Amino acid sequence: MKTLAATEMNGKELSQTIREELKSEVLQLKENGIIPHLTVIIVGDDPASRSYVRGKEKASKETGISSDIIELPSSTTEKNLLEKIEELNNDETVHGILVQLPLPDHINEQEVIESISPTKDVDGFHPINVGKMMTGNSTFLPCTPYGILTMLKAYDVSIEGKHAVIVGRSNIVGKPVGQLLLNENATVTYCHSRTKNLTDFTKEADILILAMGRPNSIHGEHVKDGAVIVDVGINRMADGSLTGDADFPSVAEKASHITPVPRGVGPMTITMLLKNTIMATKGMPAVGK
Ligand SMILES: NC(=O)C1=CN([C@@H]2O[C@H](COP(=O)(O)OP(=O)(O)OC[C@H]3O[C@@H](n4cnc5c(N)ncnc54)[C@H](OP(=O)(O)O)[C@@H]3O)[C@@H](O)[C@H]2O)C=CC1
Ligand SMILES: Nc1nc(=O)c2c([nH]1)NC[C@@H]1CN(c3ccc(C(=O)N[C@@H](CCC(=O)O)C(=O)O)cc3)C=[N+]21
Repeated sequence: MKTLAATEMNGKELSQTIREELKSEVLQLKENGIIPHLTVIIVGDDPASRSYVRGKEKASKETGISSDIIELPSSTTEKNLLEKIEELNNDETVHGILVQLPLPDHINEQEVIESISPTKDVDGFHPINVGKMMTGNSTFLPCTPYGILTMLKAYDVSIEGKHAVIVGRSNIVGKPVGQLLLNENATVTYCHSRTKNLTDFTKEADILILAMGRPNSIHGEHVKDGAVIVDVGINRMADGSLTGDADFPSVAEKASHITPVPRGVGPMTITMLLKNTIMATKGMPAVGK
C-alpha cells in the first residue's frame, strides 16, 4: 500500500487557530465600544454564491464580527446598486463592504468595484488597492491570494528563489497570487487557456498554484517530485461533492505539500476576509497618504 508522501496543508484547521486570534482582537475593539461590521451584497440567486455568502456570515458571527447581507434581485439596475454602495460608503457603522462576484451581465463589474470606498474594500479589488499591492505597499490584500500566502508561511514553505507556476490569470485569484509570490521573491510564471504545452510548465514548478476551475486536470505525472501544490479550484461534481483542479491521489504521491479540496484554500479565503474587516475597522491609511 502506498502511503501519502505529502504534508496536507489543512486550511480549515489553520483557520480555526487564526480565527481564535481574531476573536480576541474583536473583543479588544468591543471593549473600546467599536463593533466591526461587514456588509455583503449579493445580486441574483446563484446557489453557489448564496452558499459562500452564508459561509461568510457564519464565520463573521463566530468571530464576533457583526454582519448583514443585502440581497438584491438579478433585475437590479447598476444605478440602484451604485446608490446602495454609496450609502454604505457614507455609513460610519459599516467598516467592510463586499459585493459578491460574478454580477449579472447587465451590470458593469469594474464600475461597481471602483465605487466601493478603498478604505472599506475588504476584498482588495479596488484599483487603488491593487496598485498598492503591486508596488509592495501595505493595503487590503485579496482574500484568496492572502490566504494562500498565509498558509504557505504557516507550513514553513520557503518561497524566495522558488519557481512558482500559476495556472489561471483572473483578477481575483491568478494574477494577484502571482504578484504576492513575486513580492516574496519567487520567480513567477503565469499560464492560462492559451498557454501551449501547459504540462511543460507545471512539471517545472517548485510551487504550483492551480486556479483554473477545471476538475482533475493535473495528475501526478504533470508535477515535479517534492513540489508544493496549492489547489484553488472548487468544482461541484454531478454527485454534489467538491473537487479541486488536481487529481489529488496521484499528485499527493509526488508532492511535498498539498492543499485538499474542500478544507484547503476555501476556509482561508474567509479567514482573510475577517482579518481584512478587522483591519478596516481599525482604520486603513487614508488614500493618497
Ligand atoms: N478557494 C477559494 O477560496 C476560491 C476558489 N475559487 C475557484 O478557483 C477557480 C478559479 O477561479 P477564478 O480565477 O475566479 O476563475 P476564472 O474562470 O475567472 O479564471 C480561470 C482561469 O483559468 C484559465 N484556464 C481555464 N482553462 C484552462 C486550461 N485548460 N489550461 C490553462 N488555463 C486554463 C483561464 O484562462 P483565460 O484567462 O485564458 O481564460 C483563466 O485565467 C474556480 O474553480 C473557482 O471556483 C475562486 C475564488 C476563491
Ligand atoms: N467579491 C467576492 N469575493 C470572494 O472572495 C468571492 C467571490 N466574490 N465570489 C466567489 C468566490 C468563491 N469564494 C469562496 C470562498 C470560500 C469557499 C469555501 O469556504 N469553501 C469550502 C467548502 C464550502 C462548501 O462546502 O460549499 C472549502 O473549500 O472547504 C469557497 C469559495 C469566494 N469568492
